Amino acid sequence: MGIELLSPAQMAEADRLAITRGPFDGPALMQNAGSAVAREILSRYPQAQTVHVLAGPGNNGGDGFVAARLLAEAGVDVRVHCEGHPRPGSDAEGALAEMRLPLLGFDAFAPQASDVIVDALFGAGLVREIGAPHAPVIERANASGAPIVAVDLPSGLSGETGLVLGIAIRADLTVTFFRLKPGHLLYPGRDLCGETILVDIGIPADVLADIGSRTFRSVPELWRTHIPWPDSGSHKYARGHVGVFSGGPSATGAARLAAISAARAGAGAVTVLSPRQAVQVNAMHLTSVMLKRTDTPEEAVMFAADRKMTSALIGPGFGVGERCTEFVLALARLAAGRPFGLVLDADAITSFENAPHRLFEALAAIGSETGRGCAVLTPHEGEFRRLFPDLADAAGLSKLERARRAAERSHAVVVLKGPDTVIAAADGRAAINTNATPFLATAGSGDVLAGIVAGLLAQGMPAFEAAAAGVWLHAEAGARFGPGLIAEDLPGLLPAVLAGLRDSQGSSS
Ligand SMILES: NC(=O)C1=CN([C@@H]2O[C@H](COP(=O)(O)OP(=O)(O)OC[C@H]3O[C@@H](n4cnc5c(N)ncnc54)[C@H](O)[C@@H]3O)[C@@H](O)[C@H]2O)[C@@H](O)CC1
Ligand SMILES: Nc1ncnc2c1ncn2[C@@H]1O[C@H](COP(=O)(O)OP(=O)(O)O)[C@@H](O)[C@H]1O
Ligand SMILES: [K+]
Repeated sequence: MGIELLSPAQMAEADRLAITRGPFDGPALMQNAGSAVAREILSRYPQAQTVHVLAGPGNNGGDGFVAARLLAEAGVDVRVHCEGHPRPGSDAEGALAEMRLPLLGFDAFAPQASDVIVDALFGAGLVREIGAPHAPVIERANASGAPIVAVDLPSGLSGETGLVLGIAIRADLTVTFFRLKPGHLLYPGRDLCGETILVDIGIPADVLADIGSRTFRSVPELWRTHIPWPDSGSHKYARGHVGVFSGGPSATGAARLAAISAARAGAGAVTVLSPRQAVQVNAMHLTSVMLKRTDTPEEAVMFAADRKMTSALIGPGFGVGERCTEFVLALARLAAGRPFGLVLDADAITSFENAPHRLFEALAAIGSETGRGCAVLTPHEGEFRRLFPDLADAAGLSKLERARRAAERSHAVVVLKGPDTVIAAADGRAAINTNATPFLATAGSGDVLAGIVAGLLAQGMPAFEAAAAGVWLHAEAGARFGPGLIAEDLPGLLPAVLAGLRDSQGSSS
């Protein structure tokens, strides 16, 4: 299954290019799409009394007409509900002409819980809020208790944003074609789709080269080849040295959680840089992770240079304020002159709430040329709002687009966290992560994630790939553990997840 995600407009372009190039013309693609829907219904709901097909005015409705015809040919009792006629000359009109079943109005739509509903009202062509006569039909479908199979997208869901335009079908199964759209993966869209299956309807993959999508599902295929594995020539500093900044005596746990996570992610050496008052408490809890008293940004920069530090994480438990901004700006200057990965999380983000441009200017100076450093920001929604209030409040802007614009503005890779974490780079690439579990919503979980990313950056992994891989590894570890997960469990789960990745090197997902 391809990893590129296409916006509805890009999907329309894929259809157009496919039709131009062949081997399938529009009606043949529609036949393939509708027959995939009929096939799924026959195999999943063999007992269904009646299948109700809700058909809209565009080609999504056309897929519905094809499915209706094939189901009727297979002996199913099919009722097609439609208002208005498809556009003259459209593929949908051709599909309707071939169907030869009576057309019922929406008023006659009265499904029983034992029936099946095919939602072919709107797909990629949805452009505005759903109103009459479709909204009441959607309401009735959702309330019926009957399983709903959505064609391409649950009607009312924006394939671009994952947001609902007025009201949307809540599907049990969504059958979509060629490539997923962001709306299948971003919430609430992902919930509305139910199970999503992707079907090959004969659109050749080479149309992708013309479309040039820069949005991906974050699966190992996207970043696996960049994962750093040690070889016989490796020594501990060749595997990277991570510095993790600790907070004061009552806020040291976050740094230690991150530090051990960086080590588990493969960094050869990890040091906790601690203010004087917290050295004792850190010392009592560290073993393989080293400890260095660090009270000023100058000391931090000197230590980083002396001890060949290749990445740093600051923010978790550090404390909000001017002291934090000074450390961050000093580290950004360091990263501007050498290969050095800087991860900013939690308090390092919040500290710039009143002057985000100071941060963005410092990160811009890092640049993105080879041999120079890079920066990764890992905000949750609340932290994101502090740096990018206008993007956070922009109505109708998808999580994908918010992260992408934030990356461009901040000159950093932005990891916008949540159940559908988006990883975006300043060059326009973006990926949506899909393997998370709600059990990750536990204190300290974000510290672990930031530590993993710092650990991968320290080993020279490029920032976008390191961030995407870090998010996936973190989620995979959480999903394997499940109920009862606390943040302390996560670092210890990484070895098995990493081993699985290494063993599956060369396979496709
Ligand atoms: N040949 C092709 O282009 C193929 C298209 N396919 C299907 O075609 C679909 C896309 O077809 P279309 O581009 O015709 O789009 P849709 O069928 O999703 O809807 C477009 C129609 O709905 C109207 N509309 C949009 N939003 C509305 C709203 N809120 N209220 C009322 N009317 C609204 C538009 O004016 C237009 O008439 C895909 O989702 C897929 O199901 C597949 O059959 C594969 C091949
Ligand atoms: N409902 C959820 N489903 C999946 N992952 C989640 C969910 N809620 C939070 N997470 C993940 O858990 C982590 C929490 O990070 P964060 O909010 O910084 O917490 P903390 O500061 O307590 O460590 C992030 O990686 C986030 O993506
Ligand atoms: K639909």
